[in-house]
Order: sequence, then C-alpha cells, then structure tokens
Amino acid sequence: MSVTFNGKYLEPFIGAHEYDALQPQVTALHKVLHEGTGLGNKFLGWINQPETYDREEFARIKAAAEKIKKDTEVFIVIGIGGSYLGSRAVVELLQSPFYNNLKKNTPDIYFVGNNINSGYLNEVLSLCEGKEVSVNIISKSGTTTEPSIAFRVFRELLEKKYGKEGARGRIYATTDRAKGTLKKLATEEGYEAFVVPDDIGGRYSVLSAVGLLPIAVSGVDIDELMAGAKAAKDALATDDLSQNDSYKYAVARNILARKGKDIEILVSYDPAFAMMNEWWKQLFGESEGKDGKGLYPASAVFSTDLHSLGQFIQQGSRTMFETVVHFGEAKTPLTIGKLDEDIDGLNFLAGKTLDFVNDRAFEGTVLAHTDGNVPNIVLEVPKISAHEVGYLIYFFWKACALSGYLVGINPFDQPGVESYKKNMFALLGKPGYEEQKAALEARLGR
Ligand SMILES: O=P(O)(O)OC[C@H]1O[C@H](O)[C@H](O)[C@@H](O)[C@@H]1O
Repeated sequence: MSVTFNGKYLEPFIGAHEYDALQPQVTALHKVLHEGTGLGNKFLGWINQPETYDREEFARIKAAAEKIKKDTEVFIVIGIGGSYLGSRAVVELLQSPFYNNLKKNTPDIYFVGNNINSGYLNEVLSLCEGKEVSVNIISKSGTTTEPSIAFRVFRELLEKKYGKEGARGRIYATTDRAKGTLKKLATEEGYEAFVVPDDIGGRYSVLSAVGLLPIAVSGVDIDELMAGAKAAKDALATDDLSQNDSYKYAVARNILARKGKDIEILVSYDPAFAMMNEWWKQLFGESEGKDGKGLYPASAVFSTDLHSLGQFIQQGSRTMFETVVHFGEAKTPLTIGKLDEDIDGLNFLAGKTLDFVNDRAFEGTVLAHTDGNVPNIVLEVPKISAHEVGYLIYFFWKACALSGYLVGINPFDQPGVESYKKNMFALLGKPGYEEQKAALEARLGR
C-alpha cells in the first residue's frame, strides 16, 4: 500500500471499537458507491478511470505535450476550480513551486482564468511578450465566466501574433465531448479538443485530459501518475476497514465530526504541497459542505504556519483536527554544515539533513497538538513521485465519496456555487436578470 493511515496519534480520541461500529455502514455505502445506486450516481466515472481511460486520447495528450514542448516557451493554462487546481497542484508538487524559474527544456506554465483580477492577467500578458505562446482552455461546462474572459484575452493575443490560422494550431480546448459553447467554438475553429468525460465532475477530473495535458507539458511522467492511481483503485476496492486505509481515513474524520469537530486542517511539511492543499479543499469542501453539514476544509504548511497559526492550533477554540500528509523520503536531501566556531549553537545538527530536522518538527508538533486536544490523523506517503501522487489523488477521491455518503449528502453536486454567480450576472446587467438586478441594487443601497 502506498498511502497508509497511521492512527497512532488518534488513540486518545478514537477507540478501536468506534471504527468497528461504523463497519456495517461502510459496507452498505461501499455497495451503494460501487453499484451506482446512490446520490450523484451519474458522476462515478472516476472509480474505474485509472483502468478504463481512453488510450487513444491519452496518446493524443502525449503527442500534444511533445509538440507544445517543442514550439512553446510560455504555456497558458486557462481554467478555474476543478479545471485548474489539480494540474497546478501536481506540477508544483512533482516539479517545483519554482517550476517557471528552473533551467529546463519544458515551457514555463502560467495558470490564468482562476480569478478576475486585471493586475494578474496584465502581468501574465507581459510575461508572454516576445515569447512563443500556446494556450489550453479548460472548462467542462464551457461557460464559466472567469476562464471565458481570460480566453477572450489570450485568443486575441494569439490571433494578433500568429494570425487566425497560426493561432488555431496553438489553442487546445479541453471541454465536454459534445455540448457547450467551448465545444462549439473548438469545432468551428478547428482547435485540437480533449474531453472532460460526462461521468466525471470537475473536482474528480485531474486524471482526465483536464489535468493530464498541463502535467505532461511540465515533463511529469503521466503513465506513472495513472499507474499509481490504478494501484490505489485495486488496493482500495474492498469495504473492509482493516484493509482499506482510504475508508479508514473517511471514517476517522466522520467520527471526529460526530464528536463536535468542525474543521479539518490538511497539513504538510513541504511547501511544494501548498497547491495540493488547495485541490483537496475543493474536493472535500464542494463535495461535503451542503445541507448545513460537513467539515470545513482548511490547510497549513508547517513549519511555516507553526509561526503564525501554531498558537491558535495549540490553544485556541478546540474545533479542529489535523490530517498530516507525511512523506517518508525527501526529493533532494540537504545536509547541515559544521562551523569552526559554533556561533549559532547549531553544531549539534551538523551532518544531519534538513529532513531529519523537519521530521523531528513533525513528531514534536503532532505530540504537542495532541496534548492540546487536537486529534491528528497521519497519512504516510513513502516518497514524492508521480506514482505516489497518482495513488494519493485516488485515495482522497475514494475517501471523499464514502465520506459524503456517511454524512448523508450528494458528494457529486455543487448547487450552492450558483448563488453568487446569479447575483454577479444580475449586477453586471446580463440580459434576463433585470428583476433580480433591481432587488439586489436596492439591498446594496443604490
Ligand atoms: O470546468 P468548468 O465548467 O469551467 O467549472 C469550473 C468550476 O467552477 C464551478 O463553479 C464549480 O463549482 C466547480 O466544481 C468547477 O470545477
């Protein structure tokens, strides 16, 4: 097993019999999930995806990535939510958060269309000056405002730079197989198109073309990523809690929620994991947070945040627990040197690696936070590799699905996201929203 559930530090908070008590529910809900009889059952394509994914499209993704690596210096990835977080998370974790600054033979990658800030977009535009640019527009619906606006801007840039025909060969559209504005445009313009499968929702789409094209462009081995997910699919196909660590994680967080915890903080000791935190927040937040229920997904990177949030976690309101993703092996170890004169008093660490120190910080923190009544789940991941990350992604997917069913909600929809959108469209004066506009303007005192 690649990702293992370490429940050692949970023992003061959860007794073994509490897991056993939930086994019958897990067995029943596992059946519901695998037989597709539960809520949101139109969106279960991810369960078998690591095995059944479209090989022909996978080969096209690799070919497109190779072309982009050859003819592109700046690759612009346009998308928001599930159409952006996963690919950025995997690139930053497996390559580097400094990916664009590395000396490398792959293009720089900028993620846009994930906000509506003009400063951000202007800065990325200026980074494209004098560079060979290609664009991947990613939207399952094809109608999301943020990426649509950014695509307008970059399409214009490409058409000005390369002409209409030249731009066509540099635009890649990842969207619905058959419907939606973006699909229509891609067909009309002749952009190379990749598919977001009908039965896979945005937050479960990182291992489809949505994530795979940008990830492949960054030089990550996508075969290994898929092989890791496949290993997880096979290992996590059982309902037996003693054999399925993904379900055990789901159950532990469910028990803690029933004991009054409201917040789960996903913790890593690697800053390269920061965007994985963000990906995980969408996965669990959008899946579980509905009908007045769900754990609020928060995140922290230690030891950085021990110097900001650490005080609150140790002694503030006792509403949270932590889930630490602990990697066993560092990507590139670094050893601490010895000074002739021990001016900083750190010679006792000479010859030790930074990871040795980081691991003692981890152990010390887990024990301190546990003493402070913050339960700690630890997920052990042997190392940072494409295989392990593929496994981890699937591990979280599966845990999230079971978790949602345990909470009694539909883990695969997100109706609440529409509320702000409707208001925004009305306030922007979108045709058809006239009545709402008047009501909202009155509430805003205009
Ligand atoms: O891929 P898209 O259709 O553009 O959607 C992008 C994102 O925005 C929506 O508002 C949903 O809440 C997310 O689940 C989705 O991942």
